[in-house]
Amino acid sequence: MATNNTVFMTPEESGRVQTTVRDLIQKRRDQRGQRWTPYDPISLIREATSASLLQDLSSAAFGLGGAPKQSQDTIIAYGIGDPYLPSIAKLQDLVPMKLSDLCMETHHRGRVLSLRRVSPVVEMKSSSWAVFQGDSQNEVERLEIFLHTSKHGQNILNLGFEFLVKEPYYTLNNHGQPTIRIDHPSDLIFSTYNYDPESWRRRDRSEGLKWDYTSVECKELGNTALYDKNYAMALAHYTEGLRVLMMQGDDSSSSLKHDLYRNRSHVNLILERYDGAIADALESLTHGEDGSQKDLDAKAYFRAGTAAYRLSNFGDAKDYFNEQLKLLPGSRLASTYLKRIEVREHEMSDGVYDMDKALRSLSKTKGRPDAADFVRRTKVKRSSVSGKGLFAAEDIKTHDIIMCEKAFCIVLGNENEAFSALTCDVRDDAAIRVFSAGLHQEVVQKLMKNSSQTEKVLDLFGDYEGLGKKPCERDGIPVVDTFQIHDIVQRNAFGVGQQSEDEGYRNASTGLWIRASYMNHSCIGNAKKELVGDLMVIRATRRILAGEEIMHSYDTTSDYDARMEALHLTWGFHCSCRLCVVEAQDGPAVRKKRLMLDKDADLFIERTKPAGAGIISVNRAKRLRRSIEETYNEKRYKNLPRRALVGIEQWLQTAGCR
Ligand SMILES: C[S@@+](CC[C@H](N)C(=O)[O-])C[C@H]1O[C@@H](n2cnc3c(N)ncnc32)[C@H](O)[C@@H]1O
Repeated sequence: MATNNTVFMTPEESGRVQTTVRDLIQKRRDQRGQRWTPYDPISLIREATSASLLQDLSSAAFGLGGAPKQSQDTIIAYGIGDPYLPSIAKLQDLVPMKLSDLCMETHHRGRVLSLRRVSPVVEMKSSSWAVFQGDSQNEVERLEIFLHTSKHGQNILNLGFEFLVKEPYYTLNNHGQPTIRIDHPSDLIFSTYNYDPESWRRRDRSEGLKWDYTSVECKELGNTALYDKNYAMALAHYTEGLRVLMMQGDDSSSSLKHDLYRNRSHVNLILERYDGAIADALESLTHGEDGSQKDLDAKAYFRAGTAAYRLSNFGDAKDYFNEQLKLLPGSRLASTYLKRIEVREHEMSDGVYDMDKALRSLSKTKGRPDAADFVRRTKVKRSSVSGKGLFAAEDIKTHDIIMCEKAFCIVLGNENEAFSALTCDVRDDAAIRVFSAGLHQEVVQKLMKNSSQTEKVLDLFGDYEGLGKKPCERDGIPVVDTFQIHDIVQRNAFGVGQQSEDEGYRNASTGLWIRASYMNHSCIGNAKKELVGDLMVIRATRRILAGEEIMHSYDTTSDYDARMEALHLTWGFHCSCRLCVVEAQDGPAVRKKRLMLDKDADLFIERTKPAGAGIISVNRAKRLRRSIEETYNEKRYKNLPRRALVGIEQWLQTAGCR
């Protein structure tokens, strides 16, 4: 992933991170197959309790996942390697196992572990852990969730009471302690929601929480939770109400059932679970003829319309709002949305945007202006450069908009979600990269909430195949391979430049744009991108003919060697565009000389104002220009940019010289 932020590490610092990661991996391999050994439950629970109290107080540089919420001087670091697949088994097909059956560094395929939390949750920036009890009070173990710790805006471990771990992975945590580790959110299922924050204190399984409410009570409890803004709980209660109703034999005309679906649709909308919001809203329709039924159905259509709009499914949204209008003629909300949809349709078909309005709206929309994508001038197909690429579907004039696209997902530096980590990828010679772990978290969250969005993300390029290109669901839960998404984010996301003053490499703004991700790199591309909030606008830098591949520069550094290194580290390829071929032919001595002259020119430009510059300065600038020019071979550089000349030529022009 390209960010504009670089972490400067001494070779010793990067060596230390690499050694720590490699040692840990070796230690895990050495212990593979070792049997589970029991702990003293009291001391393990005590450790979790004190860690949960102290979690905000301590800090550690390069904590390798152990550092708590990030402080100014630390950056989270973690190793990447040995990816493994999420469980795609159905719960009913898995054979129960006990903690005492666990073996170190093993994925227990075909097995399921039933656990109950018996300690508070230790919440850290990149992971959370707690102590869990197996079949008896004396059998306890750590369970750690890595990176994807949140669900419905809460910590997953806090949300649940009793958990099922599908095909558990038993390994060493980053401190070398044994732990059951969860990387893929769908591997952990909570069988009972936690409505009592202190429930973990109950040590006896027989004291477990019982959910024996009637469906009417579930609806009331859901409404109370909704009123209290406890959306996770409201969702759980409405879902339970529907389950109870189903158990009793579904009466499809029951108004209770319609109410439960309608209310759950509302919660889904708040939780940005738009697929669920639409499905529930449609399930809730009574199709009744009396006034109150019509009002309720209008409400349901409004929810479905809003959810479809937020997914940018403007056609569906239009249909739902029109249905709402039929039931509730004169509804201002529906009319407002329908007007907005008209504007969106215009943007989609003609690429005509009110950019000033979008710019003005940025603070109100938190950098996410209301806009549609304009992509019809492009198509995605196989590229001779690499994999797939983006191509012009028609002739495009210089400076014209090629396409506009809203971010699939963006995290901005001033948002809590923005957090970068140092990753050390053992699959790739322990390469150290700055990675937007926050964006990775957000993309996984979005896919867990809306599986309709999965296929287009899985279609993007990534080094690790994971579960393949088709979305997968088990036991009603979307299965998202977090390693696969990591690699997709790594190879497709872009840094978007500093968005606020307090932004640095630890909280850099980054985003993922699906369509724009198909653009391959060229140092002498034909397109450039600009951003209006999260709306990416791609313009032609020269005339592009129909059928031509659209390419932009992932890295604009003029220093050939630095650019090659960055392209290789961040994007994993060696550029062989015409400019790179010619620069390679220059040889290291010429490139070094040019680089030094380029730096001299930068220094000169920084220190000397062009306006009113005296003859001595002008002559010095001309000499610099000549020296740089001499490093370019006239014939080979025909029609190619001479980047080292750009700055000094601009200076001379401003100074009034040619
Ligand atoms: C954002 S994707 C571009 C679309 C990609 N080709 C695909 O098939 O989806 C970035 C990846 O494309 C490949 N790529 C892009 N530009 C390239 C180039 N000029 N030469 C070789 N590979 C390139 C690299 O593997 C890179 O990590």
